[in-house]
Amino acid sequence: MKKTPSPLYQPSRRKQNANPQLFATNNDTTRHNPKTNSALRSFKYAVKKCAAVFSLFLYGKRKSDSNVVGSDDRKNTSKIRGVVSSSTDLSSESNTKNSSKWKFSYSYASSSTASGQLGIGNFSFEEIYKSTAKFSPDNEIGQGGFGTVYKGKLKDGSLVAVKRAKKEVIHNHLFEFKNEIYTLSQIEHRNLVRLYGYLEHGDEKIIVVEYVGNGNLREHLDGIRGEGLEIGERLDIAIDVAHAITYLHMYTDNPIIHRDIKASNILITEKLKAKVADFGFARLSDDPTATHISTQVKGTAGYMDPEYLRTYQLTEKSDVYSFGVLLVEMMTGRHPIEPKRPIDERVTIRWAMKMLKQGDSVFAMDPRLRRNPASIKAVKQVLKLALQCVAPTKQSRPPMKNCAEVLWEIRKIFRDEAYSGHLPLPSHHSANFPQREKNKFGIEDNDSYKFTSVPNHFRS
Ligand SMILES: Nc1ncnc2c1ncn2[C@@H]1O[C@H](COP(=O)(O)OP(=O)(O)OP(=O)(O)O)[C@@H](O)[C@H]1O
Repeated sequence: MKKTPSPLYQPSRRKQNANPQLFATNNDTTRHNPKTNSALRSFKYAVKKCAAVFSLFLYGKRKSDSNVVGSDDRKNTSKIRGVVSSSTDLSSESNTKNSSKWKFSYSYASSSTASGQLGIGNFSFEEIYKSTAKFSPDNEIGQGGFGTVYKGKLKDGSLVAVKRAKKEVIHNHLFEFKNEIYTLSQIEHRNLVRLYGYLEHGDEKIIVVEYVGNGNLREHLDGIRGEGLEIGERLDIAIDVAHAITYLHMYTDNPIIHRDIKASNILITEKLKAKVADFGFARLSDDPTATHISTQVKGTAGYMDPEYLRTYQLTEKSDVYSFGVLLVEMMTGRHPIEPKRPIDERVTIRWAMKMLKQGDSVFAMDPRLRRNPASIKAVKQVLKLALQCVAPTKQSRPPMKNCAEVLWEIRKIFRDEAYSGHLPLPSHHSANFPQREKNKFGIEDNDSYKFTSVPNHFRS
C-alpha cells in the first residue's frame, strides 16, 4: 500500500530574499492594492524599494567589474562570469513574535573574481562542459523555448540537468532566463525542481538544475514513457502539482504565479512523483496584499486563462485555470487543443465539460485507463473540480489549496472503494499485480476492470 502523505505538505518557510525589481521592467509590473496600507507596510515597502535600487547599483557595478576581469584576467577566464547574485532579507515584527526591530540585510557573492553563482552550487563552465561530454547530442534531453536541455554527470557522479540558452534567442529571452534563475533560487519544495547553480561564460548562459529522470507528464500520457499511468498514479501526480502550486501561491512571503503550468512542465521521477519545472514565465509579486499584477500576456495556448488574456491582469487564479486544463488533460489523455478532432471536440476542456454536464463523463475518460466503478467515479469527480477551476471569472475558481484538498479526498475515496471491491491497487511497480491482457482496443485490461460499454468513437 502506498504511503499516504499529509493532506497539504507544508515545507519549511524560507526567508525571503526578494528583489524582483532586479529582473522587472517598470512598465509591466503595475500593481494594484485596494486594501488599506498601514504605515508599517509602507515603510517595509519603501525599505524594499531602496534595497532594490541599491542592489541594482551593485549589480551594475559588479557587472562592469566582471567584464573588466573577464577581459583582463586570463587566469579567471575559465571561471564563471557575470554575477546575478544579490538579495535582500527583510523581516518584521509582524512576521516574528520576538523580534522588536526591522531586520534588514543585504548580501551578494563576495568573490572578487569573475565567478557567478547565486549562492547555490558552484560550477565552472569547464565542469559543466565536461559533465555533458561537451554538450554532446547524446546527452540532449529536451528542447525548450530558449534552449537545449542536457543531462550532465558531475565528477562525484551526481546527475544534473543543464539548460543552455540558444545564442540567437538569448537576447529576447534574457528577462525570462534571469527571472527563472532568480525565482528558482528562492524556492525549495519537494514538488518543485531545485536550482543548483547558474553561470555565464562569454555568450553562454547556463542554469544547472535538479535532474528529474523519468520524462515529463505529457510523455507519460502519450505512452512514449513508462507503462501508462493508472488513475491512482494520476491522482498522486495531480496532488503533487497542486501542492507545488499551493506552495508558490501561499507558502512564500511573496506569492509567485507560475504562469506556464502545463503537462510538459511537470517532470516525473522514477517513483512517479511530480516536480513542477520551468519558472521562466513566473513573476514574483513583492506586495502580498496586491490583488493582481498587470503584465504582458505570456503562457502556452490552450492553458491560458481567458480572463487574463482579456484583461492582462494576472492573479494566482490564472494558475488555477491552467491547473484545471491540466486535470482535464490527465483524465482524458488528450492535449488541450486537438486540431484534428471534429469541431466540437477540438478544445478538450469544452468537450469534456459538455460530457460531464450530460452525465457522460465516462466517455471522456482516457481510453488507456482501466474502467471500474472506483476509477469512473474518480474521473467524474476530478472533472467536476476541473470545471470549477476553468470557471470564466477568477472569483468563481477555487484557491489552489482547496484543489489540493479536494483531490486528496477524491484519492481517499478512490482507494477505499478500490480496496472494498477487493481490486488490487494499480501499480506498475507491484510484483503482485495480476497479469493483464490486451483487450480488443489494444489496451491492457483485466477481467475485474473490464469496461463493457466502450463508446463508438474510441473504437477507431
Ligand atoms: N530538470 C530536468 N530534468 C530532466 N529533464 C528536463 C529537465 N528540465 C527540462 N527537461 C526536459 O527538457 C524538456 C524541455 O524543457 P524546457 O523547460 O527547456 O522547455 P519546455 O518547458 O518544454 O518548453 P518552453 O520552455 O518552450 O515552455 C522538458 O519537456 C523535459 O522533458
